[in-house]
Amino acid sequence: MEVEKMDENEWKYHGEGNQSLVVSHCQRCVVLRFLKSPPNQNKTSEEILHHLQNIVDFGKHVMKQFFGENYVHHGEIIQLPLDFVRQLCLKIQPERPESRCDKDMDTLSGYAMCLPNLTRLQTYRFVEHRPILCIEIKPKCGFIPFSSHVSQEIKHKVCRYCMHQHLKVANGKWKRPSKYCPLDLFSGNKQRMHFALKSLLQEAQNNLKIFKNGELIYGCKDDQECVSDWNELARHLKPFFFPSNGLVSGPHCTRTIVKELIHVITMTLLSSTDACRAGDMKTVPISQGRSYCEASAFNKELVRNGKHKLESSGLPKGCLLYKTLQAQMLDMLDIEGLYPLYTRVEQYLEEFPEERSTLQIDGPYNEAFYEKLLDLSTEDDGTIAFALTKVQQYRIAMTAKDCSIMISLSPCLQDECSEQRPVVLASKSRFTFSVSVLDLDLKPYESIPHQYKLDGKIVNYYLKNVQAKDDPVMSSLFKENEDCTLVLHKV
Ligand SMILES: O=P(O)(O)O[C@@H]1[C@@H](OP(=O)(O)O)[C@H](OP(=O)(O)O)[C@H](O)[C@H](OP(=O)(O)O)[C@H]1OP(=O)(O)O
Ligand SMILES: Nc1ncnc2c1ncn2[C@@H]1O[C@H](COP(=O)(O)OP(=O)(O)OP(=O)(O)O)[C@@H](O)[C@H]1O
Repeated sequence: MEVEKMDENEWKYHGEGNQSLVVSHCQRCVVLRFLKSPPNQNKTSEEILHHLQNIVDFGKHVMKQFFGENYVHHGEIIQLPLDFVRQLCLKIQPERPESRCDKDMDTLSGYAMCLPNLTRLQTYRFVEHRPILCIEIKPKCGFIPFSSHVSQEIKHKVCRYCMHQHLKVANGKWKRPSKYCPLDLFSGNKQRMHFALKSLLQEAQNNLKIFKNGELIYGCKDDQECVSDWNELARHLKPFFFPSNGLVSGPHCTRTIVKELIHVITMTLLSSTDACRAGDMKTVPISQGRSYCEASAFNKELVRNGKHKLESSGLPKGCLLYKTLQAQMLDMLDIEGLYPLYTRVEQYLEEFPEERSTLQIDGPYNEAFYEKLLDLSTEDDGTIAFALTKVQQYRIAMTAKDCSIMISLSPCLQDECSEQRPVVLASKSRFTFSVSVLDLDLKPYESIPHQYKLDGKIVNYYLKNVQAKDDPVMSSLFKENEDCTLVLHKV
């Protein structure tokens, strides 16, 4: 990219999360990703550069090993003219959702990440100009903690996402709870995956977005403003799934198209399009812990129908969901088992602050950092080394619990298929596709106390307001202790 010739008019607002803001090029398949920070908490240019370097290194040397070369796009750092960045910031400001404006895009350093635009990226290494559909899913944590450190039985039965939904609705983050349960999506069972994806389509929250030719056509722009009209979605999708015949419009047509979409997403999620170095590294047998969540609407429906056995077909080992789950399962001790180890590291650092860099708490995220993550022992020998390994593995797990999966689909004809390109079939069309993972920024060491507190809040809210209502004994117990708001974790 010729940075001297950067023109803000060639770029447009694309999206943002809590940590970064993304703009896309109007013609080319690239995006720029800028860091964000709260107003008046600007970092120096050196700090921004260091942060971005860490993100790139972490993607390149660590996450590629876990997920595989083709799934991860680590991008590169680019230095931009400050004038361009300032103009760009002014230009995109009106497009930004209000709920994200508590943080400002970094306009002082001039540094950003340059990445392929995954919503427009054609199947790997092919540059083409044909319509493209892209589905972004933030699947969240796909397993129930199996750690013996868990102090509340409910955490062994109901997954964090389903419990957290109640707190989010109570806090006003979302208007309605979602029926999506990550354990259904990660089950590998097509029926359960279908239910999970349908639930995402019903209540997308920040877990689902659909783009057509790089433009958001479905999902939440803002926490308040959600596009969730299935008829409108079907209108967009019809040329992709029924290219030649005129399926009559109406509710039946809409349902058929949504079903086709769900089928295609399921097949791409179960496909294996890459191998990776950590491929054989079994963090934890997937069979450990419960494979379903008691709060899942799918599970409840089965129980209502007198069926008590929930199928979990298991995920194919090479697929991105499997790899994501394996990385998530590096959280072997649960935050309750991890927190005392974090405290041990903290105490050590208080005594020996100069050791912080040797311990690679803030990077560099290189080969040596990756190698240290491979020790999966859970036997605590009381050392700093053990505590640190578990803390770093937990950070990786948290990152994998918050990443997003991008599936891009471009229609192809039967005679266009080649062995290099994976293909997924729908009833009346076929697509070449690629699957990628994004937002793989390592969660900061400093966020661990927050995680610990949040875990307590989520569980406590659920016990007090949801489970207690289903259980009269619990309900009266809470009524007697209305001010009891803390879940005590054993340390
Ligand atoms: O803690 P969670 O599970 O609510 O996840 C946070 C996300 O909320 P979600 O539940 O997905 O709506 C949250 O997403 P939103 O900003 O709410 O869209 C962030 O991804 C946050 O990451 P970070 O701390 O800013 O790096 C996420 O925080 P981390 O816990 O991953 O640090
Ligand atoms: N390479 C990319 N190609 C296309 N779109 C992208 C790309 N990277 C990010 N995006 C879009 O920008 C949005 C925000 O990016 P990202 O998830 O990295 O932000 P974040 O602030 O790190 O998120 P979080 O809130 O989870 O911390 C994504 O949800 C996605 O829609």
